Amino acid sequence: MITPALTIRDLTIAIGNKKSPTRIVNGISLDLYAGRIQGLAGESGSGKTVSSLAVLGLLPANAIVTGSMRLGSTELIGLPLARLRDIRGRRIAMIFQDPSASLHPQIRIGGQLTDHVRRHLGYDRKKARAHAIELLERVQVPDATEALSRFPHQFSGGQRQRIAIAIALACDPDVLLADEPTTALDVTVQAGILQLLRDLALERQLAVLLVTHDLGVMSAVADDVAVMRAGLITESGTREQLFMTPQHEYTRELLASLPGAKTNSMNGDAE
Ligand SMILES: Nc1ncnc2c1ncn2[C@@H]1O[C@H](COP(=O)(O)OP(=O)(O)OP(=O)(O)O)[C@@H](O)[C@H]1O
Repeated sequence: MITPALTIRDLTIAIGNKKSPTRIVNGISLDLYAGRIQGLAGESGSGKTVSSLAVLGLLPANAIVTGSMRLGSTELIGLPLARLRDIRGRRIAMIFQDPSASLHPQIRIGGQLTDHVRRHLGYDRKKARAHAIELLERVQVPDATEALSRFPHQFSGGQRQRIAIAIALACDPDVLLADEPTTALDVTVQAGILQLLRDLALERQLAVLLVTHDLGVMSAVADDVAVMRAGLITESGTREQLFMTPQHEYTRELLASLPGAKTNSMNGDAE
Protein backbone atom coordinates (compact mmCIF):
# COMPACT_ATOMS: atom_id res chain seq x y z
CA MET A 1 0.00 0.00 0.00
CA ILE A 2 1.28 3.50 -0.84
CA THR A 3 1.87 5.68 2.22
CA PRO A 4 0.44 9.20 2.00
CA ALA A 5 2.94 12.08 2.06
CA LEU A 6 0.57 13.95 4.37
CA THR A 7 -2.21 12.47 6.46
CA ILE A 8 -4.84 14.68 8.04
CA ARG A 9 -7.15 13.07 10.58
CA ASP A 10 -10.10 14.59 12.43
CA LEU A 11 -8.76 18.08 12.06
CA THR A 12 -10.80 20.58 14.02
CA ILE A 13 -10.13 24.30 14.14
CA ALA A 14 -11.79 26.83 16.40
CA ILE A 15 -10.92 30.51 16.44
CA GLY A 16 -11.94 33.22 18.87
CA ASN A 17 -11.79 33.96 22.54
CA LYS A 18 -11.02 31.06 24.86
CA LYS A 19 -14.46 30.95 26.47
CA SER A 20 -16.46 30.70 23.26
CA PRO A 21 -14.29 29.97 20.23
CA THR A 22 -16.08 29.54 16.90
CA ARG A 23 -15.75 26.10 15.35
CA ILE A 24 -14.62 26.62 11.75
CA VAL A 25 -13.45 23.15 10.80
CA ASN A 26 -15.31 20.20 12.26
CA GLY A 27 -13.14 17.10 11.93
CA ILE A 28 -11.87 16.67 8.39
CA SER A 29 -9.66 13.83 7.16
CA LEU A 30 -7.58 13.80 3.96
CA ASP A 31 -4.64 11.88 2.53
CA LEU A 32 -2.22 13.54 0.12
CA TYR A 33 -0.13 11.29 -2.10
CA ALA A 34 3.14 11.92 -3.95
CA GLY A 35 2.51 12.74 -7.60
CA ARG A 36 -1.20 13.45 -7.12
CA ILE A 37 -3.25 16.61 -6.90
CA GLN A 38 -5.85 16.54 -4.15
CA GLY A 39 -8.51 19.15 -4.75
CA LEU A 40 -10.37 20.80 -1.90
CA ALA A 41 -13.51 22.46 -3.22
CA GLY A 42 -16.43 24.22 -1.60
CA GLU A 43 -18.17 27.53 -1.25
CA SER A 44 -16.60 30.62 0.22
CA GLY A 45 -16.21 30.41 3.99
CA SER A 46 -16.39 26.61 4.12
CA GLY A 47 -12.98 26.38 5.80
CA LYS A 48 -10.65 25.47 2.91
CA THR A 49 -8.06 28.18 3.48
CA VAL A 50 -8.05 27.83 7.24
CA SER A 51 -7.45 24.07 6.85
CA SER A 52 -4.46 24.57 4.55
CA LEU A 53 -2.98 27.30 6.75
CA ALA A 54 -3.27 24.90 9.70
CA VAL A 55 -0.94 22.46 7.94
CA LEU A 56 1.79 25.09 8.06
CA GLY A 57 0.93 26.26 11.56
CA LEU A 58 0.07 29.69 10.14
CA LEU A 59 -3.21 30.26 11.96
CA PRO A 60 -3.57 33.16 14.41
CA ALA A 61 -2.46 32.57 17.97
CA ASN A 62 -6.09 32.36 19.16
CA ALA A 63 -6.77 29.31 16.96
CA ILE A 64 -7.28 25.96 18.67
CA VAL A 65 -6.28 23.06 16.44
CA THR A 66 -6.92 19.42 17.34
CA GLY A 67 -6.63 16.11 15.53
CA SER A 68 -3.59 14.89 13.66
CA MET A 69 -1.53 16.04 10.68
CA ARG A 70 1.35 13.75 9.91
CA LEU A 71 4.07 14.50 7.42
CA GLY A 72 5.62 11.08 7.00
CA SER A 73 6.27 10.11 10.60
CA THR A 74 6.28 13.68 11.94
CA GLU A 75 3.19 14.92 13.78
CA LEU A 76 2.77 18.59 12.92
CA ILE A 77 0.21 19.51 15.56
CA GLY A 78 2.05 20.65 18.65
CA LEU A 79 5.43 20.67 16.92
CA PRO A 80 7.81 23.27 18.41
CA LEU A 81 7.97 26.43 16.29
CA ALA A 82 11.65 25.99 15.40
CA ARG A 83 10.96 22.57 13.86
CA LEU A 84 7.85 23.81 12.12
CA ARG A 85 9.85 26.67 10.58
CA ASP A 86 12.32 24.18 9.23
CA ILE A 87 9.53 22.14 7.67
CA ARG A 88 7.84 25.21 6.18
CA GLY A 89 9.35 26.00 2.84
CA ARG A 90 11.63 22.99 2.91
CA ARG A 91 9.25 20.02 3.14
CA ILE A 92 5.91 21.78 2.80
CA ALA A 93 5.59 24.86 0.59
CA MET A 94 2.64 27.09 -0.17
CA ILE A 95 1.50 29.34 -2.99
CA PHE A 96 -1.35 31.81 -2.72
CA GLN A 97 -4.00 33.45 -4.89
CA ASP A 98 -1.94 36.62 -4.96
CA PRO A 99 1.63 35.67 -5.88
CA SER A 100 2.79 38.96 -4.40
CA ALA A 101 2.02 37.41 -1.00
CA SER A 102 4.98 35.08 -1.55
CA LEU A 103 7.29 37.69 -3.06
CA HIS A 104 9.08 40.59 -1.40
CA PRO A 105 8.42 43.69 -3.55
CA GLN A 106 11.83 45.26 -2.95
CA ILE A 107 14.12 42.27 -3.36
CA ARG A 108 15.26 41.10 -6.77
CA ILE A 109 13.96 37.71 -7.86
CA GLY A 110 17.48 36.27 -7.78
CA GLY A 111 17.95 37.30 -4.16
CA GLN A 112 14.60 35.81 -3.13
CA LEU A 113 15.34 32.48 -4.80
CA THR A 114 18.95 32.20 -3.64
CA ASP A 115 18.35 33.36 -0.04
CA HIS A 116 15.81 30.61 0.28
CA VAL A 117 18.09 27.78 -0.87
CA ARG A 118 21.13 29.15 0.91
CA ARG A 119 19.19 29.31 4.17
CA HIS A 120 17.45 25.96 3.92
CA LEU A 121 19.95 23.89 1.94
CA GLY A 122 23.24 25.62 2.77
CA TYR A 123 24.21 26.16 -0.90
CA ASP A 124 27.05 28.59 -1.65
CA ARG A 125 26.34 31.67 -3.79
CA LYS A 126 27.37 30.10 -7.10
CA LYS A 127 25.45 26.88 -6.61
CA ALA A 128 22.38 28.78 -5.39
CA ARG A 129 22.45 31.01 -8.48
CA ALA A 130 22.71 28.05 -10.85
CA HIS A 131 19.83 26.38 -9.00
CA ALA A 132 17.73 29.56 -9.25
CA ILE A 133 18.27 29.78 -13.03
CA GLU A 134 17.36 26.12 -13.42
CA LEU A 135 14.15 26.64 -11.42
CA LEU A 136 13.10 29.72 -13.38
CA GLU A 137 13.69 27.85 -16.63
CA ARG A 138 11.61 24.95 -15.38
CA VAL A 139 8.64 27.16 -14.56
CA GLN A 140 9.07 28.78 -17.99
CA VAL A 141 9.96 32.30 -16.97
CA PRO A 142 11.53 33.82 -20.10
CA ASP A 143 15.19 34.91 -20.00
CA ALA A 144 15.82 33.21 -16.67
CA THR A 145 19.32 34.62 -16.13
CA GLU A 146 18.20 38.17 -16.79
CA ALA A 147 15.05 37.66 -14.69
CA LEU A 148 17.22 37.18 -11.60
CA SER A 149 18.07 40.86 -11.52
CA ARG A 150 14.49 42.08 -11.87
CA PHE A 151 11.94 43.02 -9.21
CA PRO A 152 8.52 41.33 -8.87
CA HIS A 153 6.60 44.32 -10.30
CA GLN A 154 8.51 43.94 -13.57
CA PHE A 155 6.67 40.70 -14.31
CA SER A 156 3.09 39.97 -15.32
CA GLY A 157 0.69 38.33 -12.83
CA GLY A 158 1.10 34.93 -14.49
CA GLN A 159 4.89 35.19 -14.47
CA ARG A 160 4.83 36.26 -10.83
CA GLN A 161 2.84 33.13 -9.99
CA ARG A 162 5.42 31.05 -11.90
CA ILE A 163 8.18 32.71 -9.85
CA ALA A 164 6.26 32.02 -6.63
CA ILE A 165 6.06 28.37 -7.74
CA ALA A 166 9.82 28.36 -8.41
CA ILE A 167 10.47 29.65 -4.87
CA ALA A 168 8.04 27.10 -3.45
CA LEU A 169 9.87 24.29 -5.26
CA ALA A 170 13.37 25.55 -4.51
CA CYS A 171 14.00 23.11 -1.68
CA ASP A 172 12.26 20.21 -3.38
CA PRO A 173 9.38 19.90 -0.89
CA ASP A 174 7.22 16.81 -0.46
CA VAL A 175 3.99 18.78 -0.24
CA LEU A 176 2.74 21.87 -2.05
CA LEU A 177 -0.31 23.72 -0.74
CA ALA A 178 -1.85 25.83 -3.50
CA ASP A 179 -4.65 28.15 -2.35
CA GLU A 180 -6.64 29.46 -5.33
CA PRO A 181 -3.40 29.77 -7.33
CA THR A 182 -5.10 30.83 -10.56
CA THR A 183 -8.17 32.72 -9.33
CA ALA A 184 -6.62 36.15 -9.93
CA LEU A 185 -5.41 35.32 -13.47
CA ASP A 186 -7.20 35.40 -16.79
CA VAL A 187 -8.35 32.16 -18.27
CA THR A 188 -5.55 31.62 -20.79
CA VAL A 189 -2.84 32.35 -18.22
CA GLN A 190 -4.72 30.16 -15.74
CA ALA A 191 -4.57 27.15 -18.08
CA GLY A 192 -0.79 27.40 -18.40
CA ILE A 193 -0.26 27.55 -14.63
CA LEU A 194 -2.57 24.59 -14.04
CA GLN A 195 -0.72 22.57 -16.66
CA LEU A 196 2.56 23.46 -14.97
CA LEU A 197 1.26 22.33 -11.57
CA ARG A 198 0.07 19.07 -13.04
CA ASP A 199 3.43 18.41 -14.75
CA LEU A 200 5.41 19.34 -11.63
CA ALA A 201 3.33 17.10 -9.38
CA LEU A 202 4.20 14.09 -11.53
CA GLU A 203 7.76 15.02 -12.35
CA ARG A 204 8.78 15.87 -8.78
CA GLN A 205 6.44 13.45 -7.05
CA LEU A 206 4.90 16.36 -5.21
CA ALA A 207 1.76 15.85 -3.18
CA VAL A 208 -0.38 18.88 -4.03
CA LEU A 209 -3.37 20.23 -2.10
CA LEU A 210 -5.26 22.45 -4.51
CA VAL A 211 -7.76 24.69 -2.74
CA THR A 212 -10.30 26.31 -5.01
CA HIS A 213 -13.95 27.23 -5.14
CA ASP A 214 -13.75 26.78 -8.93
CA LEU A 215 -14.90 23.34 -10.02
CA GLY A 216 -13.76 24.09 -13.57
CA VAL A 217 -10.19 24.34 -12.28
CA MET A 218 -10.75 21.20 -10.24
CA SER A 219 -11.98 19.22 -13.21
CA ALA A 220 -8.97 20.32 -15.24
CA VAL A 221 -6.22 19.15 -12.89
CA ALA A 222 -7.24 17.39 -9.69
CA ASP A 223 -6.78 13.62 -9.40
CA ASP A 224 -8.91 13.43 -6.27
CA VAL A 225 -11.48 15.89 -5.00
CA ALA A 226 -12.95 16.56 -1.56
CA VAL A 227 -15.94 18.86 -1.25
CA MET A 228 -16.17 20.98 1.88
CA ARG A 229 -19.18 22.69 3.35
CA ALA A 230 -19.46 24.50 6.68
CA GLY A 231 -16.28 22.94 8.04
CA LEU A 232 -17.05 19.37 6.99
CA ILE A 233 -16.04 17.23 4.04
CA THR A 234 -19.35 16.24 2.55
CA GLU A 235 -18.00 14.04 -0.22
CA SER A 236 -14.64 12.85 -1.53
CA GLY A 237 -13.37 10.56 -4.22
CA THR A 238 -11.50 10.51 -7.49
CA ARG A 239 -12.21 13.27 -9.96
CA GLU A 240 -14.12 10.81 -12.12
CA GLN A 241 -16.32 9.69 -9.21
CA LEU A 242 -17.07 13.23 -8.13
CA PHE A 243 -17.89 14.60 -11.53
CA MET A 244 -19.57 11.57 -13.10
CA THR A 245 -21.42 10.06 -10.16
CA PRO A 246 -21.76 12.62 -7.37
CA GLN A 247 -23.44 11.05 -4.36
CA HIS A 248 -24.43 14.08 -2.37
CA GLU A 249 -27.03 16.67 -3.18
CA TYR A 250 -24.60 19.48 -2.31
CA THR A 251 -22.00 18.18 -4.81
CA ARG A 252 -24.73 17.94 -7.46
CA GLU A 253 -25.74 21.53 -6.74
CA LEU A 254 -22.15 22.70 -7.06
CA LEU A 255 -21.77 20.83 -10.34
CA ALA A 256 -24.97 22.27 -11.67
CA SER A 257 -23.63 25.76 -11.04
CA LEU A 258 -20.55 25.05 -13.18
CA PRO A 259 -21.00 26.53 -16.66
CA GLY A 260 -21.02 23.71 -19.23
CA ALA A 261 -20.46 21.15 -16.47
CA LYS A 262 -22.14 18.28 -18.25
CA THR A 263 -20.22 18.71 -21.46
CA ASN A 264 -16.72 19.75 -20.55
CA SER A 265 -15.99 18.85 -16.93
CA MET A 266 -14.14 15.66 -17.82
CA ASN A 267 -12.00 16.71 -20.72
CA GLY A 268 -9.03 16.78 -18.34
CA ASP A 269 -7.05 19.08 -20.56
CA ALA A 270 -6.44 22.61 -19.41
CA GLU A 271 -4.63 23.87 -22.50
N1 LIG B 1 -8.48 34.73 11.72
C1 LIG B 1 -9.76 34.41 11.75
N2 LIG B 1 -10.52 34.70 12.83
C2 LIG B 1 -11.82 34.39 12.87
N3 LIG B 1 -12.47 33.75 11.90
C3 LIG B 1 -11.78 33.42 10.80
C4 LIG B 1 -10.40 33.73 10.67
N4 LIG B 1 -9.96 33.26 9.47
C5 LIG B 1 -11.04 32.71 8.88
N5 LIG B 1 -12.13 32.80 9.67
C6 LIG B 1 -13.48 32.31 9.35
O1 LIG B 1 -13.38 30.92 9.05
C7 LIG B 1 -14.32 30.56 8.05
C8 LIG B 1 -13.62 29.79 6.96
O2 LIG B 1 -12.75 30.66 6.26
P1 LIG B 1 -11.83 30.17 5.06
O3 LIG B 1 -11.04 31.34 4.62
O4 LIG B 1 -11.10 28.94 5.45
O5 LIG B 1 -12.90 29.80 3.97
P2 LIG B 1 -12.68 29.34 2.48
O6 LIG B 1 -13.45 28.10 2.31
O7 LIG B 1 -11.22 29.26 2.17
O8 LIG B 1 -13.37 30.50 1.68
P3 LIG B 1 -12.80 31.48 0.56
O9 LIG B 1 -12.86 30.70 -0.70
O10 LIG B 1 -13.73 32.64 0.60
O11 LIG B 1 -11.40 31.85 0.99
C9 LIG B 1 -14.98 31.85 7.60
O12 LIG B 1 -16.22 31.96 8.22
C10 LIG B 1 -14.05 32.93 8.10
O13 LIG B 1 -14.75 34.11 8.38
